[in-house]
Amino acid sequence: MKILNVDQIRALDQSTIQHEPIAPINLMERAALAFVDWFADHFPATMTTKIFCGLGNNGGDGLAIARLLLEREYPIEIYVVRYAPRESDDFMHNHRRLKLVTENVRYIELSHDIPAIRHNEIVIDAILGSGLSRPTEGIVKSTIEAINRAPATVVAVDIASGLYTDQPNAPTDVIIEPDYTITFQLPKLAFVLPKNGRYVGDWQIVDIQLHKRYIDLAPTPYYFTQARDARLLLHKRDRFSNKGSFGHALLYVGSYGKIGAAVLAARACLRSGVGLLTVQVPGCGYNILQTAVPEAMCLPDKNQQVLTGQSEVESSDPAEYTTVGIGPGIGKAPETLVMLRELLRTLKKPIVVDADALNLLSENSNLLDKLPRNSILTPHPKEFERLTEKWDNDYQKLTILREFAKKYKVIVVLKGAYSAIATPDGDIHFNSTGNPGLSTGGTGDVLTGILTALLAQGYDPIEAAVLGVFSHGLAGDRAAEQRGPIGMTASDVVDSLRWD
Ligand SMILES: NC(=O)C1=CN([C@@H]2O[C@H](COP(=O)(O)OP(=O)(O)OC[C@H]3O[C@@H](n4cnc5c(N)ncnc54)[C@H](O)[C@@H]3O)[C@@H](O)[C@H]2O)[C@H](O)CC1
Ligand SMILES: [K+]
Repeated sequence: MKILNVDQIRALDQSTIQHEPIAPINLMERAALAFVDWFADHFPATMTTKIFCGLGNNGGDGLAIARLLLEREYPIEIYVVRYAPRESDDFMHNHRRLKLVTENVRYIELSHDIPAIRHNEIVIDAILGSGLSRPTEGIVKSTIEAINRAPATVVAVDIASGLYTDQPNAPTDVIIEPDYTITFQLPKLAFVLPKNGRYVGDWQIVDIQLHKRYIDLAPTPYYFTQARDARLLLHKRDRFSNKGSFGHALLYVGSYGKIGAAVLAARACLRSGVGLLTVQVPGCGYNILQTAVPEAMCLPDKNQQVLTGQSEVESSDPAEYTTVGIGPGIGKAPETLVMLRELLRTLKKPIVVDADALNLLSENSNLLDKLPRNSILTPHPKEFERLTEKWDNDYQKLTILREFAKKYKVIVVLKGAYSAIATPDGDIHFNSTGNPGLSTGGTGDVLTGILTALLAQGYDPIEAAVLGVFSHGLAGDRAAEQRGPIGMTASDVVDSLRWD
């Protein structure tokens, strides 16, 4: 699913009005109805609901929502924040319609007009929407502050008032802190950026049938991966396939004290459909790995503690494998750096690079140029910062991320809530699955195993990254359902992987 910018959202509105065709006021009615349907599913008509409306179209939505909720017999109190002399046409239209059914519209011009809000009430925020063009001030700001101070449940219409849709807010900006945001048709870029968490709350998209062809043709670098997008990427298995059809992966993982990382990556790789798996671990990991993961072949490194790439058993030529995953638990020993350097010198196929392999790259940045094209790097924000530079805000981080992926022609999975996957063409795919339970040791090793398995099976590397990250998050969501987000472990994530 695409994420469009504010100008495109406005044009989409117009395109819908022209092509459907539909009168603007009816489109607003459709949006209000979609909101009210969601609202009525979540809150009983016994709860006092205060609606705060601005003077633009977001406020117009609010007035229409108020009328529709009155029809459903919700006890509604309607407040219009009168911060400017002019209202939008559709606001005025809805104001007239509302006046036909109630006299009870109050106006907030000064602070003392702001009502007290109690804890068992609901607030609907329809003050400002995607038309925000400057920081909130005056009575708008005071109203937002009062709503944020109140103990009530807050639901934002389309986007929290004061939050920019696709540009950074200043730290001093006053913005609604909603429990829920119900947004129209498309996700907004602001919703997937970590610093905005408290200005978004739980967010959901409601469909208002905006012009589909406009959306299909609109150029954008930003995508949001939902279940139906991920499902389209999944390869079907041929009845006559054999283990040779799904590749032979090689994992370079583990060091003394971190063989668990090797076990987790190997198990995840096997649970993600790889045909054959060989795992190279330091000598000390041989018995552990053979016992914990009998399905994998094991190449013990001649070094007992760290990986050097030299094996006790036979010399392994990484080029003979379909793909390679490297990093989980490997440490940063000089011998391991030599191994990584040699690997990058000889390998031309896309590989998966994680954890300490990334830290070795940041300490030896001349190696970045040597990464095979379309390799997948999986840093968390700290690792990515070490590879690049510090950023001032999430938008700048996205720019740095895109530039990095383009410059080195690699795919970067920046891990976190809504993991951002940057491609060499400059696109970013935000992931929709996952939960805070994934913030526990070993889940990154699991992701490396998954991605390595997908590359081994011949997935296009961008598709492997998008699908792998989605499935990893989904497994995390299943593990959280079973164990709860606090009790779940990386092993639970492996056990929760499913590919159907
Ligand atoms: N595109 C859609 O899918 C649909 C959107 N709808 C709703 O319309 C709003 C956007 O409406 P718009 O009138 O463009 O903007 P706002 O209501 O957000 O703002 C009104 C107006 O206020 C001025 N303004 C900007 N910043 C400030 C500020 N800080 N303080 C005071 N005033 C400010 C500026 O002039 C704005 O134009 C969208 O969010 C949806 O809720 C449709 O109803 C359905 C289709
Ligand atoms: K709003």
